[in-house]
Amino acid sequence: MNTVIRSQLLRFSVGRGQQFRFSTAAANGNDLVIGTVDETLGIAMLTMNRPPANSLSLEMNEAICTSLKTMESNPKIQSVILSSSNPKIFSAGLDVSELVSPHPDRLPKFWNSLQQLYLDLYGSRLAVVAAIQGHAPAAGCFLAMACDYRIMSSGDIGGEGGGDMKKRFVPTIGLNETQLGIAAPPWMGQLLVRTIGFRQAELALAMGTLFPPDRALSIGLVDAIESEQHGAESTIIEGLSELLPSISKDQASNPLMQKAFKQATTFAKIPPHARVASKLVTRQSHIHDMIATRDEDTAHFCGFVTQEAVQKNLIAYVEAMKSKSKKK
Ligand SMILES: CC/C=C\C/C=C\CCC/C=C/CC(=O)SCCNC(=O)CCNC(=O)[C@H](O)C(C)(C)COP(=O)(O)OP(=O)(O)OC[C@H]1O[C@@H](n2cnc3c(N)ncnc32)[C@H](O)[C@@H]1OP(=O)(O)O
Repeated sequence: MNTVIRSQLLRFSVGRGQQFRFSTAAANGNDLVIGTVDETLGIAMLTMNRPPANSLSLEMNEAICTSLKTMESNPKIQSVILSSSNPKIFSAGLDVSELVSPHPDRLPKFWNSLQQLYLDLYGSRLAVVAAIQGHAPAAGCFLAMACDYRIMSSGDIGGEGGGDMKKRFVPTIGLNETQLGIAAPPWMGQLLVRTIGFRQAELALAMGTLFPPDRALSIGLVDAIESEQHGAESTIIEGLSELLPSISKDQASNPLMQKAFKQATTFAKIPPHARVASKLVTRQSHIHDMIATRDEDTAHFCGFVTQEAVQKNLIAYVEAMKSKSKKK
């Protein structure tokens, strides 16, 4: 028998056997993230589900943190796959509507929720595997970098247009803020430095480079790339289908999801205390630095974003984004 426990933020549905599912609901009742947990395997899946682009609003940041904390509080869980319900967008980064003409009370709360997301994800006791099926610009790239392992789609998914004129879908990843007339916050830029090294990061930040999968792999921004050509049904691996939320069931034969699942399984088998201790060796001092400079960082962000010139740039950027989307 299924039991459903409801609270203001979390909805848990206790399903068959050892598997638990939960959704975190937004104010409008939609599930911003969907979580599934398999205690036998020690693996969870956190699927971002904020159409159209999984952009990070205040509520979305909080929903990811709440889900992650819930998974962490289960001692049987050792690893989690971070994925998207949108096959072409992992996350489009910050919800730009949070930045344009912001409410003075909401803006610092929004930034605090992003800082908290960094602290919770980067410092999680769980090993987090990012399954990057689609684009991951700006804070979408940050999300991936805060994980422990990144697998990106090679982009040969279906295509658009049909026939010989088939257009390849090529996802990209990177901190492209300078292209938008803003700068990545220092802690986000430093995360890029730690991921791909000083010189590559210095160049990528200055140029606002968005890397296609093969380039992302060659500079170490992602750890693996994988085709998304769905395999035959016989290649379905046990356990993955049950872990996928109902909206993503068709992903069970997707090699990228399978690779993420295998990596999460590998992480889950490593002695947890040793794995967590070694994660702290490389990450703890950066987490402490962020905590120490958090208020200063918030003040800097709010001051920067509310500048007239920055607002002008952002308004023009959002208008261009909307008219591009209308033309489709
Ligand atoms: C010294 C300075 C110190 C400190 C400064 C401090 C702080 C400054 C802040 C710095 C931090 C910035 C981090 C960020 O993340 S900024 C946001 C950056 N993100 C983007 O620019 C991405 C924009 N989106 C895209 O490029 C494309 O949408 C994408 C490649 C992701 C997908 O392309 P596709 O063609 O598939 O879809 P679209 O038609 O473009 O979009 C579909 C719908 O989604 C909406 N959308 C897309 N991105 C966003 C977003 N980031 N926020 C809100 N909404 C978004 C888009 O408008 C379409 O919506 P509809 O029109 O269909 O409703």
